[in-house]
Amino acid sequence: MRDELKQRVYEANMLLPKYGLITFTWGNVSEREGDIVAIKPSGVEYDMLRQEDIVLVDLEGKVLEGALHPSSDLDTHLELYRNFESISGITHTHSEWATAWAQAGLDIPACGTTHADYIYGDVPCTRGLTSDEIREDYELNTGRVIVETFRELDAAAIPCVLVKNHGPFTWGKSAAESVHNAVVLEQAAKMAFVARELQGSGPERISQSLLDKHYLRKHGKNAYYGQER
Ligand SMILES: O=C(CO)[C@@H](O)[C@H](O)COP(=O)(O)O
Repeated sequence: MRDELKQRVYEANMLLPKYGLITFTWGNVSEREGDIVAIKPSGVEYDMLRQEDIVLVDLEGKVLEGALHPSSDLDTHLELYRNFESISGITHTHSEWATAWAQAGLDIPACGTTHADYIYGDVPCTRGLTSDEIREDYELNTGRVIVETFRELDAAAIPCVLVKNHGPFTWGKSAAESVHNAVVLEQAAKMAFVARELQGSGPERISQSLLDKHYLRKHGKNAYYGQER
């Protein structure tokens, strides 16, 4: 079990350079199986990464297996696993377009069916962390701010978030699905930015009926209980 978990997480991490989502060692992918989380080690270049380097920890962050330190974002991943029951995989990157929206502190509007096929509404951007939160525990409080942002949102229907002044986190039912959602988010971020440049504002959101049609066709449930958008 543990070797298969490490293999899935290794293979998912190696998709990040394949899809052009990372530079140098930026970003990381994890997967939860029961009370064990496998995550990329900290500071390892992807072309140097080996399956045996993947670190196993418990839900409190205690290292169970691995010679290297786990990702510096581990506490963010763990806070999301503890609070979002529907997820088993998390990806964090500094992908350019999504990170630019995060640096601007702006939600990415649902303005196209590509977005709507995977994300049932705008991609929210969190508030900025306070100085105390940064000093106290930046990574844990990053997770807490994401959970706070999703108090009225369904993490199963919106599998991504922008952390203000930092970058995107995406998630899913597996490490591989969280990477898929990171690729979708990056494309949606780029297309929304270009659409806004073309329109000179907005961009205009798609209608709720088109959002429903596309998202529900793929996911078969009305998972988002927000207001008319
Ligand atoms: O967001 C950050 C740093 O700002 C991290 O995601 C690094 O980009 C990767 O850290 P490790 O996973 O290598 O510790």
